[in-house]
Amino acid sequence: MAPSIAEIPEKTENAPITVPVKAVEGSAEATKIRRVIEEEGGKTTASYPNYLPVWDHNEKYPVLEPFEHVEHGLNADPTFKDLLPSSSKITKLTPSTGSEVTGVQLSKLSAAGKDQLALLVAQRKVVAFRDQDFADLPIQEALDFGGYFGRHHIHPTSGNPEGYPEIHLVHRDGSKSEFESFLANRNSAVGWHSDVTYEQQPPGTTFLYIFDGPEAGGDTAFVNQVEAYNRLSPALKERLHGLKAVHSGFEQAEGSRSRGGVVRREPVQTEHPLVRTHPATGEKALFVNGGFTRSIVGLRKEESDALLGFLLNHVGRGIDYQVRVRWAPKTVVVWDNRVTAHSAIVDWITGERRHLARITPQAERPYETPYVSEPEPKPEVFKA
Ligand SMILES: O=C(O)CCC(=O)C(=O)O
Ligand SMILES: [Fe+2]
Repeated sequence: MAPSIAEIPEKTENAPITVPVKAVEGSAEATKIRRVIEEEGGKTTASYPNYLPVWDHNEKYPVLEPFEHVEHGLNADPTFKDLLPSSSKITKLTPSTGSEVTGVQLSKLSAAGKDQLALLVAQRKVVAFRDQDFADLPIQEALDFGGYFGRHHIHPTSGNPEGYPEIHLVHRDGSKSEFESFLANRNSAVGWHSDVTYEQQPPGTTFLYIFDGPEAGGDTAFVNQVEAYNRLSPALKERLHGLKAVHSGFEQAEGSRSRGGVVRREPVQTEHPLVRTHPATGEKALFVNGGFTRSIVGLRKEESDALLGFLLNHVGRGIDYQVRVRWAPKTVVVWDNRVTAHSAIVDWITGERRHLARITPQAERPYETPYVSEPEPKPEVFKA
């Protein structure tokens, strides 16, 4: 039998590289992995060098064409019987937002199980699945799984494993302390955003899986934008309906260009409703995020800045409708980008590697349904 890539000799005193992907020595994939390892000076300590990022400056993609999104959560069985067998365990992380599941292997789900996954994630907003084999699958198999949920988004600026532009990588190699690199000019690294909302059809059910992370820290925070909408007064909710906001990809592209990075697709900006409806749950969510939402259409600059500022502050400070997911090896976090925003928490100072991959299926063009008036909840009367 041909030797596998896992047998590429390690050039340093570090522990041997284990490459769980079955790339056969001499194959194109093995050659790429070897090159990526060599680019790290031949001494990578990455647990999954096959997922180390490359940036190809020659890669260019045309503007994205519209496509018809199939909402798999829509007719899914709400008992979740094909997703959550009795041997599995699901635990709420907070009452409104986030769950954790053990005893389920995502890669083995049937079509019915995947439909129920889309619905569960739409309801809970973010679900952490522990003990997954996802990172150990050939990359194409992971992509085939994610492709069930929508058309893969190819990120315009982020690194990807060579040959797999549909994978977005998060990678800090730990060579610099985060305080030197990321926090040099900032008080906090928190950056709430939903992914690539400048696209006409931004992502829905989204997957992030981990290869390496710090012993403590490097969690990911999520905010429930349905709950953020629900907390607003009926008067403000009503006013927000019908408004649209501009989401821009220009700053991201500029930022990448100024760092000598790639811009694989020319940036776009798109108007989306400020309140969007989720196609599977019918829930309404605030659809603004600090990463990409720039202004509110039809308002003067000061008005737009004030209203957007209020909404972003409301989202960012609502720890009572946020959740923080702690990573562990073999965790896959699935969230619904339509009804959440998230932020990496860059809080570790130890110089450890943090390396994750995202699969980002696009969903429908955001749409809104009319405001429905509800009675104001009565303030609770506390008795002495
Ligand atoms: O690094 C993280 O925790 C989140 C990164 C992120 O924003 C993403 O992958 O979409
Ligand atoms: Fe993100």
